[in-house]
Amino acid sequence: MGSDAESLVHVLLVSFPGQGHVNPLLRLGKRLASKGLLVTFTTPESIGKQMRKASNIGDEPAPVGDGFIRFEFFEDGWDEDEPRRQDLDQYLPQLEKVGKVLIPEMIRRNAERNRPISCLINNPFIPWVSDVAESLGLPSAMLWVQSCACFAAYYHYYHGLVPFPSESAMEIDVRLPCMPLLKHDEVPSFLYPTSPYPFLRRAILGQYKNLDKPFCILMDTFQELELEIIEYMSKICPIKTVGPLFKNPKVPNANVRGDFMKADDCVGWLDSKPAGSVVYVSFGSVVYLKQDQWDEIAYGLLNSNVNFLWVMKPPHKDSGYTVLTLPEGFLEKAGDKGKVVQWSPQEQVLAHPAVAAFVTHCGWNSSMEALASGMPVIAFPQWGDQVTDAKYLVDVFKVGVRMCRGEAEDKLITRDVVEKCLLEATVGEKAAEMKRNALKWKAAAEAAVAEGGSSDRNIQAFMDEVKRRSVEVALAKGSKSTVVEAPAAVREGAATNGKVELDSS
Ligand SMILES: O=c1ccn([C@@H]2O[C@H](COP(=O)(O)OP(=O)(O)O)[C@@H](O)[C@H]2O)c(=O)[nH]1
Ligand SMILES: O=C(/C=C/c1ccccc1)O[C@@H]1O[C@H](CO)[C@@H](O)[C@H](O)[C@H]1O
Repeated sequence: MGSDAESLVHVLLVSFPGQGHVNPLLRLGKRLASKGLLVTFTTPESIGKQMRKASNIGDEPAPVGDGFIRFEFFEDGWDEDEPRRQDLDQYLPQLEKVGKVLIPEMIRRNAERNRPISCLINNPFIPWVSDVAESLGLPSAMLWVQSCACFAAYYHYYHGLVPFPSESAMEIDVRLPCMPLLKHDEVPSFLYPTSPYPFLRRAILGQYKNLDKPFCILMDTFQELELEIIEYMSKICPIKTVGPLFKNPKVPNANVRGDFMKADDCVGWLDSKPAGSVVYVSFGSVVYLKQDQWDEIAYGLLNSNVNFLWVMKPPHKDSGYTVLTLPEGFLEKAGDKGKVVQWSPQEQVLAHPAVAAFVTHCGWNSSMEALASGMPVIAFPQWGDQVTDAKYLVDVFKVGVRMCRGEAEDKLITRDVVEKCLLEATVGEKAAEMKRNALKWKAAAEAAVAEGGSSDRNIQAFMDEVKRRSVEVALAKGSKSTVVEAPAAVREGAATNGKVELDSS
């Protein structure tokens, strides 16, 4: 490694191996690198292998702005084809067991190679990373990869601060401070007493057991987007909002990506379509719909006569899902009006002028990418945070129409409803109003990450703190610090009180 990289403060990012977790943590890594840190990104080798195949991840540290990012993967101790990786109740304890041995080894190896690590950052589902940091006398931070509203909902549930739906009162609304009233099915659905995903409830709440350990909770949201709840929760937890992380004005085209699948080429096809004429349809990396629902969406797309780009990812071989098919003759009927791909370059798609609206499952990454790209949405949430994100996208941020309330409703959304929602979001006054609102959020997002914006100030303050702590760590370990520059004064947040003005519907 070049001596340039070795002279930089070094942070280790440890990610849960899910696409919706890797993307925001890697984006944080690029942001920190662009501002002058050496960043090592790690996740299990099973995913590392896919990332290397899909993206251009090399062995050498990649320069990003003023710093570097490099990858080092770790073995999770299971065979390549182990199906238990799909069962979080089995996989998370396994990751903890091996991670508690292999991450300290990785840290020691890096110290021996003259690049001592000064701070660990993890994302949810792997809270033991802060135990590892503590045991080695290192500071740790956590990147929360959902909205602050969801963070607050889980926090209040975990501490029993307000009543949530329970077996004896299934349909109660939930009133959380500084948040709109959430109907029973707008609460993150892992908290429903009947959730079929109790393992995901355990996984996400696991982070709250260790919440006192990280010195900072970074969030991929921005102050102007969730003003009141961020201010409220910041009085309770050391929160710093740093989003939208996918926008990095310093290095907009950093050529380091974390896709698990190579994106199909669809930009040329989009280029051939008129501005604002295409609906983009994607349900993220984990959600998988039933065949009858898929058919209704297919007919709704055809009947609406819109152009569409549809992501149809193959299911994981151990997920238990059967491969979805398209109705007979669908592609022929759609002709050049439709394109179906297995995985898309979503950031590019959402920024493309041909795209008018996004049918989304409302995962937080997709939600932030849509908002920050000025893209109206058609909300089709299924579970977890998605149902809460849908509520915010439609009722609070006012950039969307609702096509579905969530998997728990167990309702087939018919082709007529699909068609109606597609048209509502793409033609007429309501569509124009949502576009205006979306463009206001885009401008607010750009301002947040621009130099001196709320997220930029927070990331700078975080970097200064990491540098300050790295001196302490080096002194405590009795070795020479690698930090050469004194931490810049933490600029006090002249927080924009500016709420973004929205057209009301
Ligand atoms: O075809 C696709 C579908 C999704 N994504 C990316 O995958 C992530 C999905 O995260 P999200 O939180 O939206 O959903 P999850 O997959 O975690 O349910 C986002 O960053 C998307 O940009 C992508 O690049 N191409
Ligand atoms: O990434 C996941 C879940 C991964 C998983 C589930 C079950 C078995 C193995 C892996 O969830 C997504 O996380 C995003 C960030 O927290 C969230 O916004 C999306 O809604 C989830 O789908």
